[in-house]
Amino acid sequence: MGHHHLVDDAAMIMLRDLVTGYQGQGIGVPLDGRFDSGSMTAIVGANGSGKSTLLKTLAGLLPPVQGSLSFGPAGRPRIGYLPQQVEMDRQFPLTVFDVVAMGCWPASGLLRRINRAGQAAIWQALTRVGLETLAQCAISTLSGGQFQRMLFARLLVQEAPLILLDEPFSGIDKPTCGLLMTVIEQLHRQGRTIIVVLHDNQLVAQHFPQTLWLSSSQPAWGPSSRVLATWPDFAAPMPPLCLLSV
Ligand SMILES: Nc1ncnc2c1ncn2[C@@H]1O[C@H](COP(=O)(O)OP(=O)(O)OP(=O)(O)O)[C@@H](O)[C@H]1O
Repeated sequence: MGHHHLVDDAAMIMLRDLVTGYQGQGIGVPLDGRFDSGSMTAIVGANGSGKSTLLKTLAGLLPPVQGSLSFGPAGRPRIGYLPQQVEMDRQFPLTVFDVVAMGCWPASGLLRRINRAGQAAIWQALTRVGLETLAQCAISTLSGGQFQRMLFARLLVQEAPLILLDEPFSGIDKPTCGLLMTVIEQLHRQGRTIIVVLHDNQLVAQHFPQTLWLSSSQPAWGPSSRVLATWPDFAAPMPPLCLLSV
């Protein structure tokens, strides 16, 4: 009993027989396993293997088609979720500061003024990602890399215990990719649980202790070194996406 209790306390998310999908139509085989509290996991797999769909299900945006996911004793935490860039509206009339300030909403409420500590957190996050001079710019004027840095600044302000990122580096130049990776590692050191959909196997091997490989036949989930080694194609060096997109 006591042992089981300890095990459950360490789990942030438990998946039991989970099948994700749309309109009752499942993708892939059922998933069983857990994301531990404070763990950092890469989700990899072929196009269409259901990586984004799993992330949306973890975020609570889609119901499971089969099975369940459950959260640890504290229940569903606040979640910082970044969808793929293509799914975001960049024409909305907001400034960079406004978007980063949205990270304060859980604390400040929509209509209340952001207090001094909130203001300081926003400026600190903008500086962390090198956007402090663009704070008053309209978001429609940002490059793809600047836009992504802004969203990472919002994640820093948000202080969510669970962070879900869907291909955060696709189409992003190499220096920005490096900067954003250091922000992810900072969030991990702060004890947050990090789950990132990625295509770049070198980034996974270098930075992610855990890997979940989605496949239509047999998913693999565990320490990255073990999961990557069981997939010969994946272990072979490939140019990282970050390098290709410079
Ligand atoms: N809104 C939707 N409605 C119905 N089916 C969808 C929807 N979005 C995705 N799908 C389907 O679900 C399957 C998995 O898609 P998903 O985007 O999760 O895969 P992925 O592993 O993230 O792929 P990629 O690497 O190309 O981003 C695909 O067959 C896709 O066509």
